[in-house]
Amino acid sequence: MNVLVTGGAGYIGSHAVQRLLADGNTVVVMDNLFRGHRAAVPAEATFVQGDLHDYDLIVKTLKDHAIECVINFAAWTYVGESVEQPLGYYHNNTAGVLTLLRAMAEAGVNKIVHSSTAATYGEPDEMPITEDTPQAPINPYGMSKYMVEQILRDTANANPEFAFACPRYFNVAGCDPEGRIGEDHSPETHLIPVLLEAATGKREKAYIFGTDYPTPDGTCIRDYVHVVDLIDAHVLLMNALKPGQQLFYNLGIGNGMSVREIVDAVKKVTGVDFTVEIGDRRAGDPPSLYADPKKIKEELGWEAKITDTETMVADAYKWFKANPEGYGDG
Ligand SMILES: NC(=O)c1ccc[n+]([C@@H]2O[C@H](COP(=O)([O-])OP(=O)(O)OC[C@H]3O[C@@H](n4cnc5c(N)ncnc54)[C@H](O)[C@@H]3O)[C@@H](O)[C@H]2O)c1
Ligand SMILES: O=c1ccn([C@@H]2O[C@H](COP(=O)(O)OP(=O)(O)O[C@H]3O[C@H](CO)[C@@H](O)[C@H](O)[C@H]3O)[C@@H](O)[C@H]2O)c(=O)[nH]1
Repeated sequence: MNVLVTGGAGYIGSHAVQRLLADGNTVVVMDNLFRGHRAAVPAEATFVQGDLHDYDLIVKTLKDHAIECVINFAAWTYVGESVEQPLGYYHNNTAGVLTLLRAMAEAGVNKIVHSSTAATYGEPDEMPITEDTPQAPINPYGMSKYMVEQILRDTANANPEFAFACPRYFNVAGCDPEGRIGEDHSPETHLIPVLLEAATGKREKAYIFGTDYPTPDGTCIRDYVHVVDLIDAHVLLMNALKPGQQLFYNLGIGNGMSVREIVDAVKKVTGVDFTVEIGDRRAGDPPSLYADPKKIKEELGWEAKITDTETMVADAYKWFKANPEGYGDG
């Protein structure tokens, strides 16, 4: 298939590009490099430096490359930052995708797999989270993605040829087990890479954001899913999508780990007893989020193969150790 991967120079997108190429697809990457890296995109993919807001460039790219499916990873992705910069988040993650969808309509491209998130569920009353759990985001990041889900539904309702899948990711972790690409964000805010930065001396210490949550050890619980498994699900979704379909699936392992448990896993894998201090709660963080991933298993046969946190941490650590300066471009 001819696939446009928006946000393909980022952490998850670059893993998708690698896999799509390995499967024999023709891949075009569009990324504005706000938080992505040119070096994360393999030479076999066509790279277009461009923005979700650039309607003309997207229409041209879709037409020039006879694109059949778009996989959209492009977004701003930090919960805490979204609380401080709500307008930026709605502009990029909601208005930007609206422009992408308008460009797809103009070019006659009717298939999209769009990254959604567990953050669309807000603070659910019950765990685990199923796809029917009511969505009530509690931060602008989650709301910016929830709004796109509604826009996609309306688009599909108006056009029987249009089809979309919205995988709702829980917390994505790990990286290519062969160490070819990794996770390099500036600033880095995700728990596992932050802890790895502390373990490798890139930061003096790490903080646990809140120990007074209503959870067994008082720290937040999340469902960490390996990026390689996550991308497997995208390939399945892209290949399964039929005109008119509107697919929503949770992508997680179905098990929650607390911040303290992740700290212990990182200390064990690295063998470094780095300093961890207790900090205040971070605005916008729900206490507990973990998936019921049954629906996608029953309907498409996907389930996470890697469920061991230490394996996820070890894969992330491998790239970190080999690339102390990340991609070296920022
Ligand atoms: N990392 C996670 O745990 C997680 C969990 C749930 C959902 N997601 C979603 O997965 C997707 C990928 O996340 P990631 O962790 O790889 O983030 P990332 O920041 O590494 O990648 C996002 C990429 O999109 C690009 N980008 C951002 N805005 C753009 C724009 N307007 N035009 C063109 N390119 C733009 C960035 O430069 C970056 O390369 C995002 O949509 C995110 O919301 C991530
Ligand atoms: O230095 C740190 C960083 C994080 N945390 C905590 O660790 C947990 C995980 O945080 P983080 O890794 O930043 O991920 P989330 O905020 O849970 O968000 C991720 O997971 C969401 C889905 O659950 C996605 O939508 C987001 O894009 C992605 O960033 C949270 O409880 C944080 O409070 C700390 O205690 N210290």
